[in-house]
Amino acid sequence: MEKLRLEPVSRVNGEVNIPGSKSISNRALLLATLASGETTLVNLLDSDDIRHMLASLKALGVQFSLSDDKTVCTLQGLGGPIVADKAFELFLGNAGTAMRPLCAALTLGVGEFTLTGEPRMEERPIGDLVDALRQLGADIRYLKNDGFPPLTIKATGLAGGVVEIDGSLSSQFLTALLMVAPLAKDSVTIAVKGELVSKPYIDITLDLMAKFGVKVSNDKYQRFEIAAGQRYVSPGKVLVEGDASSASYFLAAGAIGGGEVKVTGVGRLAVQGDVKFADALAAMGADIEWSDDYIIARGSKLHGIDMDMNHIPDAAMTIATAALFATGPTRMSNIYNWRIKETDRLAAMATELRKVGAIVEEGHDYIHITPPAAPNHAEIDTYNDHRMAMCFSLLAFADCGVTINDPGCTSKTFPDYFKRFANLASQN
Ligand SMILES: O=C(O)C1=C[C@@H](OP(=O)(O)O)[C@@H](O)[C@H](O)C1
Ligand SMILES: C=C(OP(=O)(O)O)C(=O)O
Repeated sequence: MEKLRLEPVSRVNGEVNIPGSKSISNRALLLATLASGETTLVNLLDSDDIRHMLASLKALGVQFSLSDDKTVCTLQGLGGPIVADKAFELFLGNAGTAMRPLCAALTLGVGEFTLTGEPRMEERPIGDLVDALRQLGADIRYLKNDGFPPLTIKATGLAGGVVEIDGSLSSQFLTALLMVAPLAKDSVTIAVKGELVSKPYIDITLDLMAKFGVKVSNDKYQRFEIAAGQRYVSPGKVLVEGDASSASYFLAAGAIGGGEVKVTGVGRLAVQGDVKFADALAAMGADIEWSDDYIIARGSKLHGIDMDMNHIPDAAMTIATAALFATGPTRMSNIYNWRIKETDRLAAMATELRKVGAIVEEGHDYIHITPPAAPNHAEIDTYNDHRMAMCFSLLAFADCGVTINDPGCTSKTFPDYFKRFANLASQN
């Protein structure tokens, strides 16, 4: 296994242009496929999660071309659902934003589709989405464990009507259902059961649906109405915002590293909820400057916070390692679904924070972190979780530095993360 030793960095100053958003890239690719007309996606993310979506669309016969650097994609929409005359097996890695939306989208047309993934994907739930799709008439069969991929879809289209969906484990189930609802045979009313988690991701979904010409009425994220007869129409060009979760590591670097870091490509106008990470950092005492399309974080003395982080589940991991540089404890709550992502992130985070000397209390849906007087050097295991690798890189700002095991796992969303980090660290 590869190991990357990050030597201590005392100060950073610099600018990072953040690659495209994973969440927007995969949604836009799918909606462009279902839409009529040609769509050009600009600033598309080039990472494993997007490659899985693109490879599946290609296998299904969707025509697109990519620029040499794979950040511009011109895609010919099908003007409706995917219709296949033979059976397909699609491998989706560990990409939740490919597995959940494709599972829903493939029920709309005709064909037989088997969706598989990495071993961890077989432990990530999809049952609440499948239950909802079955209410609309979908024929979906689990191949191994009930409620989890792999699964086979025998598609004949979706009826409309009222459908209930549980939103308490993942917002991606509701996202997937919303995106297919306009192409059902009748109007669809979605009633959300349970407390909807990761709510800001629904705003990304609704924003992209609107860009592709579909109207959804949203009654307090509890009930959504999607009228029949709507069609996705390409807006021509979609500019993908920089990834707000990826921005969190560099903003934290600015706040901890004593200098000033500007991240461009994402700012006040972003549709991604993870920009609110900058507010959490500000609550810790960081000096944050907002512009429409950039954010600057300047070093300052940080203190611990007590915050419900359900609205920023991905960027919240960066708060957990930033907490090592704060005075006093940090308490992060309402993050149960960390347990069902790339790894059990609550358990992994607690284990690795303890290695560097933090006192950690891990609960069912919370983590309390008391930082050590000075962290000690550790080899950080990353559990095949890109965010574990990226958020622990911040330990480079401690006198001990840090070793990251399997740094290549950042390829899920940010293949050249450590190159960018090293570039920034050299600008002081
Ligand atoms: O819809 C999306 O693009 C995402 C939603 C979130 O998942 P959950 O809704 O499962 O929390 C987030 O963690 C994931 O990285 C991307
Ligand atoms: C949870 C994540 O990914 P996924 O889209 O696979 O759910 C993530 O990127 O942190």
